[in-house]
Parts: sequence; C-alpha cells; structure tokens
Amino acid sequence: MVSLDLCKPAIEKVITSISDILNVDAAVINERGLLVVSTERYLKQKGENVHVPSIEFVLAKGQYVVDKPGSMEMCKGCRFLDSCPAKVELLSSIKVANHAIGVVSLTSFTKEGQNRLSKHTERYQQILTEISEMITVIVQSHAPGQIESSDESMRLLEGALDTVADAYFTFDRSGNVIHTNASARRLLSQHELLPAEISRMLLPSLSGMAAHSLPIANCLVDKLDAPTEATPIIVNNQLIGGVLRVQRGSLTTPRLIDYQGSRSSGKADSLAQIVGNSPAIKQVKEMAMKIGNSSSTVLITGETGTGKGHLAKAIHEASTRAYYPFVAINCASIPENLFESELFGYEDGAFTGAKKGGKPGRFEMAEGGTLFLDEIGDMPLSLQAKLLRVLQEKVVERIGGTRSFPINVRIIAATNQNLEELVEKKAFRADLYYRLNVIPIHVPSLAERKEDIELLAVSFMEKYGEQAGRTFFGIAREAINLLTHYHWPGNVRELENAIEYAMNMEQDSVLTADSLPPRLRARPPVAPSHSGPAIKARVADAQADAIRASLQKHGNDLKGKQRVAEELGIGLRTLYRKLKLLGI
Ligand SMILES: Nc1ncnc2c1ncn2[C@@H]1O[C@H](COP(=O)(O)OP(=O)(O)OP(=O)(O)O)[C@@H](O)[C@H]1O
Repeated sequence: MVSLDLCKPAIEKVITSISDILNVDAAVINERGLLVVSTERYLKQKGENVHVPSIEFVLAKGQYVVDKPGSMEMCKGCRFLDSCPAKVELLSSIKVANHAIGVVSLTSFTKEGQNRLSKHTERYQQILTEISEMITVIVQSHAPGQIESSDESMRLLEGALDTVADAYFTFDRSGNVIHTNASARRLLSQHELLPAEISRMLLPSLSGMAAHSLPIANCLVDKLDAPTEATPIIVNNQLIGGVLRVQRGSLTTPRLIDYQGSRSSGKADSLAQIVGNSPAIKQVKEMAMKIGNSSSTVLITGETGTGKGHLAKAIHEASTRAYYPFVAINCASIPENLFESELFGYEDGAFTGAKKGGKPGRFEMAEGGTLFLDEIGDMPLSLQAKLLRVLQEKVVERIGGTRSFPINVRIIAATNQNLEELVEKKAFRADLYYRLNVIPIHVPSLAERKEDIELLAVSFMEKYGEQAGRTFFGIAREAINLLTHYHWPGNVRELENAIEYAMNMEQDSVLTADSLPPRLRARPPVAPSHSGPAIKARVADAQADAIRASLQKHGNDLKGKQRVAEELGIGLRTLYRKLKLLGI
C-alpha cells in the first residue's frame, strides 16, 4: 500500500525548496485530511487537521483554486468558516497509479502573496502540477516493487524550475552551484560567467545564512547588476545549501523597481548615438528618454533608412533593460515556414530536421530585454494572431512543447509601411496594430531635417576614418552644399554610404565634392558665385575646413597651432600665412 507518510523526509525536501523558491507556504495532506508535511507557518496557522470534505473535494476534482478561503461552498463545516487565515490556496491531488492519495497545497497568508498567486494563477497551477507529479515519483520510488530512478524526480524538479522567469542557482552547503535553471544558464552566458565564479561570490553570504537562517538580499548585485536573494535550505535544523534567485521575471517585486530607478543614469549617453540637432530629431530623442522606464510596446514608423533600427537600439540602451539582451528579427527576411520557430523556438524532435536538444526562440533569447521586430508590416497574417496572443498573455510555448514559458520582454516594432492602410486592406490585423501602437514614434525623412546632414556626415566620417585608420580633417563646404541639396531617397543609410564611398575615393585628408558619388555631383551645388571655374577656391575651401577642424581639435594657442601644422604636414610659418590668407 503506497503512503505519503512513508516518504515524509523526501517530500519535506521538495516542499521546503519549493516554498523557498516561490515564496509561498506549502503543505501535503493525506486523503484523511492529516498534514503530512508543511511549512512552519502553515502548521501554525491551520494546524494538523485539515477540513476533510475540502480534501475529498480536491481528491475528486484534481485541481482547485480556493480564492475566497472560509466563504466557499467547500468550507461549510470547517472550523475556519468565515475566518480562514489563508488568503488564497491552490490545491492539486497527488495520484499514484490513477488513485488520488493526497493533496498538495500552495497557500498564501499574506496580501502580497494573494496578489501574486491571483495574478499568475495559471503559472502557479502549472508548477503545482509538476510538484504533485514529483511527489508521485517519490512515492512510487518508495513503494515496494516500484523503484523508480531518482533522476526522474530531479528532472521533474528541473522542469518546474525551467518554467520560472527568474534565474535560480541551487548550491550546496559549501556554496558549490549544483543546479541552474534555464534562466540562470542564459544569465551566465550573457555575463560570460562560470558557475564556479558564482560559487566564489556566494561564499561571503554563506556564513551569514548559516548564522541567521535568513534570506540574504543583494549578495551579488555588483557583479550581476540585478537584484538577488540567497535563501538557505534548512533540513533538521541544519543548513544543507540554498537557492540564489536573480530577479528578472514577471514575478518580481518592488525591489526591481528600485533597481530600475537606480540604473537610468546612462540614458543621455545612449541617446547621444542618435546624431542630429533638428527639432524633429530632438523630439524623437525626448520621447525615447521618457519611455526608458516603461515596458510598453513601441511602434517606430518612418521611411527606409531613417534610423528606425538605430533608434530601437538606443531606446533599449537608454532603458532599464539595457543589461539584458537586445534581440532583433527582420520579419521581411525570414521564410514564412521558419518564422514561427525563429520567434518561439522548438523542442527536441518537434519536426524533421529540428536541432537536437531544441532551440530557444527570439522571445526567450530576449528575456528581460527588448525584442525588436523590424519590418513588422511583412509579418505573415497567420503569425500575427500568435504574436498577439503572446503579447497579451506574456507566455511563450515552443513548437512541440508542452509547457509555457513566462516572458518579460519589451517589444519595439518598426515599419516603413503604412500599417493603417494594411489594416484597411486586411493585410495586417487591426487588433495587433492597436496592441503594438501603444507608443508611436515617427522618424522623419532626412529631407525633412536637412539641418542634421552636416552633423551626420561628420559623424560617419569619424566612424569610417577610425575603421580605416585614416584621419580626415573635415568636409569641404562645397561638399556639404551638395549633400544638403540632394533629396536622399535612401535617407541616413544613403548618406552613410555616400560618405563611406567618398572616403574611399579621397586620397587627401579632406573630403571634397569631387569624391562624392556622381549622382550627388550631378546636381548643381549652391549659389552661382561658388560654381564658376573655382578649382582654386574649392581647394582653398577644403584647406580652410581642414585647418578649422584641426584648430578646433588642438586649440588656437601656439602649442595647438604647432600641432595643427604637424598634423597637416606644413610648416608653422606656412600655417600662419594660410590663416591670414583664409581670414581665419
Ligand atoms: N540619427 C542617426 N545617427 C547616427 N546614425 C544613424 C542615425 N540614423 C540612422 N543611422 C544609421 O543609418 C543606417 C540606417 O539606419 P537603420 O538601419 O536604423 O534604418 P531603418 O529605418 O531601420 O531602415 P529600414 O527601414 O530599411 O530597416 C544605420 O547604419 C544607422 O546606424
């Protein structure tokens, strides 16, 4: 005869760990309503005898959520009728060979726990099912003639932990990490850390845990840049190890908000990569600054090459998610049949040709960070419905998988198409459009912000100069004039390419109009006074620009001028002459 009481110590370990990890109370009750194991608080609050009709009800039903403890039908006759200390209770039966032998409960006696369990009931129920299955395996392994591998129960526990968004490291009494969940493994690879390094960092906290048997907060905060908490696991009054939790998922508590608040200082730096001073681009930057602390979906619109992807990256880097991944996917470049697996991932053997061990999707890869859905207008209609569901439910299920992963990912989508028109033509789902368009940002075309052209050109000159190991002192005014008068159908991308082209063409250290792509030179430059047989004037112009740029770099005093002369490869006296001639 199988009995829960026979394997009390093993069940106790599971219950203690799960309660510590989930921060809720837990209990296992046999079919006669007697407590088998429980957390201390459960025992204190509810005692050893549980209302039998309630237990029988769950044994028959399989699972039940008691969201109004003390005032539900099943509570009739209970000594806690109308005064139950529990705030919420999730119950699941434990079955062995199809026979219900007891009930496992996740219970909260606090308001916070009540909110959390009520908000994520489905997830907790899923975990509860896994716990109940784990107990089944334990019971079976103790039952005569039915020795199951203890690996199986370990795998069940691992499976349960893998569904949790926060990262968990389980360590032994010496601080050695003996198990990591999926989120923890991802965290390690992002930070290029080894479990041994985590162990080393844990050491100082271990003595504190042993002494106080209390959770230690923020023991690794400097290294991992995230709120952490190490909770001891005590069995028979002895510290046998613990669990380190690194907060990152949707179960997070206000401490994450503190953490986020303290991380927002790099915003201005990150946004400086958006070059431009026009009122239009300033407005875009202000908007990006404001939304750093929010997780709301952003929809960036604008013509091709205006910098939508660049802006998305800058928003991420200026946000509180900057320490987590920025993952981009171009919806136009992925074949429709591969799209779903790219986005959601797949399990081992999900389809022919599937990679062994399965593959995480982009949603999972972006956990804690930002997922950039570029060219969202090209997303196949069939996938739009699935994406909408993920955005609403905030859980992802891999193809061929049987469980859902909770996700904490900010979505930034971008398009150069008119989504409203696509909605009208029924090529884009209206509900998805509204779900994405929470924070709309429009990036104007380059032709609408010509003031930015010079700044952008100089920044690209610096970028490519650095890459090529060459120093360019400036761009001739005439070249700037040509750049400003061109209509830039390819926007900033086209400008960037034009500058890169010019730098390849230019032998000297100043970018002149002659080195620009022919299509730009085909248009007349600015005022007629500049356009005559002005070779000399153009050279002078370029020289003046180079000297000005160099002076700005080194300063206008004697030392600065000496450096300028050296940099330009001319004598100091020649420099003075040129300065006079050019009226600088
Ligand atoms: N304000 C900016 N400052 C600096 N570089 C920029 C800026 N805007 C765009 N760029 C650069 O221009 C190039 C094109 O930008 P990006 O790819 O972000 O454009 P996009 O609007 O996403 O284009 P598409 O619609 O074709 O995907 C990139 O190399 C990007 O770094």
